[in-house]
Amino acid sequence: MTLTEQQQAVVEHGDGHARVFAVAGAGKTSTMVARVLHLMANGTPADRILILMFNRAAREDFAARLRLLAPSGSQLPQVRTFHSIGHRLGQSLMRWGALPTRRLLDGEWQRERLARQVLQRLLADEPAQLALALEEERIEALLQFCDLVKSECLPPARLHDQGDYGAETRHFVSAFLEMERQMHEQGVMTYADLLYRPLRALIRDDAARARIQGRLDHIIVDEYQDINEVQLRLLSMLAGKRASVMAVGDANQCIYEWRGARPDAMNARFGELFGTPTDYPLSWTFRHGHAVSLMANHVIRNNAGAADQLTLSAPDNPTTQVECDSDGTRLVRVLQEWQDHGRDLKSCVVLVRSWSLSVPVQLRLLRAGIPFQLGQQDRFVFRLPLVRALAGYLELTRRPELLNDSEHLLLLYSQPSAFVSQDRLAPLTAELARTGRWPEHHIVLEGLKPFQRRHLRKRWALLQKLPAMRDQAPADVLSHVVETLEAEKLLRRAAARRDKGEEDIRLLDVLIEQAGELADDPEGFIALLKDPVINKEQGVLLSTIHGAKGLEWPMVVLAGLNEEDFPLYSRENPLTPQALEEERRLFYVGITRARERLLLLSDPMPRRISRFVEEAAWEDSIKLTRALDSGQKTAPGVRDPSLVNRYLDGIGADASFRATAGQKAQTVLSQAGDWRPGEQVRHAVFGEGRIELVEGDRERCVLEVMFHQAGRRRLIASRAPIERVS
Ligand SMILES: Nc1ncnc2c1ncn2[C@@H]1O[C@H](COP(=O)(O)OP(=O)(O)OP(=O)(O)O)[C@@H](O)[C@H]1O
Repeated sequence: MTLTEQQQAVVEHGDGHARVFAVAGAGKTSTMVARVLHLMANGTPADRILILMFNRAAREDFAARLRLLAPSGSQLPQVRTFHSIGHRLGQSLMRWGALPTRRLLDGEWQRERLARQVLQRLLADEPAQLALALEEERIEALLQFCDLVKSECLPPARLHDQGDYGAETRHFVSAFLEMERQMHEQGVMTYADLLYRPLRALIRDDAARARIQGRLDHIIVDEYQDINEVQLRLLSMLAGKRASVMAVGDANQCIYEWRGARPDAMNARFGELFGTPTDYPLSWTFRHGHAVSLMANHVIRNNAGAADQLTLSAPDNPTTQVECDSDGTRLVRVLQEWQDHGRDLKSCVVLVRSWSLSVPVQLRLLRAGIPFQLGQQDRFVFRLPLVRALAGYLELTRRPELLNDSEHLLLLYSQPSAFVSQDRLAPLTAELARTGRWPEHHIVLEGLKPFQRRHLRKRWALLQKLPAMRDQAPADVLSHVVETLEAEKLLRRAAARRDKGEEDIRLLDVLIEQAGELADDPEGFIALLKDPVINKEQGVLLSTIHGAKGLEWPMVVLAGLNEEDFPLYSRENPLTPQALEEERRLFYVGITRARERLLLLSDPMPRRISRFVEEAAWEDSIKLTRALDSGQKTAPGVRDPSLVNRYLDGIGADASFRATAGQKAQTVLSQAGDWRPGEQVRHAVFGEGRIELVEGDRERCVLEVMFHQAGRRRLIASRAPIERVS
């Protein structure tokens, strides 16, 4: 493999700090390995070079490639993750007496137990608050908060004020402080301390700092855009005045703001820590065809903070076929076609913005018998307590005898949260199951606040009514449950972070929607919700976009591309400009995972398609790619000729092949009304076809068109680039 000029420039960088802006699929690893070999060949001793990778898998891959290419028998530099370097530093500092010795709590359950003990004490006088605080998800959120205090290097009260924390999390700050005190007394620490403690020791101890600085000449840091404040500060400590730092990353792929990463790390923050660097672009991607590069360039340009760098597809890349559809059945057909062509389902991934959006995908694949596996098994939505409880409510409409089953009642009382602990609920549900009557006096009820008693009683009345709803559609039953229990309010209140509450509410919506689709088979729907599906190793992978970081697949389906789902927001939780930019970076990461095929999937009207689909100018991107690939002499008209022409310049296209301004969207909009079945139309991408069906009113008109080449498609008339053929 010959390195490109851009890659070679990075390899040959001299001394001094540098930033390498590498687009997705730019061959970062190959370039960094070549850089290390170059440094060694030019006399830098291996032990004066440090390479910091984002996670263990990346570290192992890098080390293996270095071993393969380095002259045999040569000493190799350290390749580490931030945590492993922090661990080593901590050990040295403890040996030198600069840090008191502490033992690592390596089991998550140990931290959870500590958190529970602290909460029991802190909230002893507030039982309702304590019951909520002890819920599993709450504890998880508290532990995340504790980690974030350390990764952001912020005082806990400040972090709590700035963060998007729910109303019932006021105890987080005092819980953090108390847990710190306990850990100090017990001589233990957490993973976050592996970086945080050495950093604090080095800040306060000049002698220790002098001992670690000056040992390195070069530090190369991969995925720099996703490192957080504690990592940045530790890096600056390690570099001291001597080492040159090379930051390799892509600010457009910064998707871990919730873990403390900032897209600014590669921009102004770099200058603050290290001064003015030399900058290198790695703009050629070796992953996908022009259509995806053009879409990525179009969409990310809408971020005010985006770097002015274009992604360019290298000449030998596969052509990537892109399509956009709002018919969910397309997913099944595309996967079947893929297999019909002898391709493996394991080479496909379905990516979603958040797990609730995978519900319709999972149901659809289950019904079509297409095997799938989940990126993170524990987020298997059908195992979530909320989903199991909803299945339980439906089941009660068909099996009244469940009113005598205390376990079942406990499940229905625990979700959505009634803000009463399981320990307290259990005796109550046992009594209800035994007597079938609401007890006017019960020991459990006596310890509760009036609003809690009212709520529990209301829920009992609902449960008793459910068997009479047997003949109603599952979607209506679920809507009734949600309304009676004011489930949205409960979920919002129970969530430790506001976005988590919104995600649960989204999950409710999606399930009710799906129940509507399966209205003719209520038993089947309940069975689907209840039956845990086994992960199929040979199946298509379902993952969140976060889980797809750094990876690629021959076929990528991005599902759930609708406003409010992606970007994720709601009336109660509107988008901030900063959140919108992070959502857009997620979309950018999602589409740039594809090599050969990319399907963008949204829900049909009345849901609105995600703004990102429009921003990505997918029709223009496909049109232009077709024209390039078929060797056309003139380029088609496009919405943004200046961006497209910069791209054409970048890839060295023939100077006569330049785009001009195409039909404005308004022109298309003006034709939106009065479509009639039987009319012949021409679509900019799909070619000619005949309208078969016209649905909706003038503003929301959806057309079903049978195209001669592209087959049947559903189009939103006001958005589709179509014209009548006279
Ligand atoms: N100069 C080049 N010419 C041709 N192919 C290249 C070149 N540089 C890298 N590649 C190819 O690009 C692909 C990705 O490269 P590599 O594994 O080095 O990057 P990565 O770090 O995994 O990817 P990314 O840049 O997305 O993080 C590999 O298949 C590699 O062979």
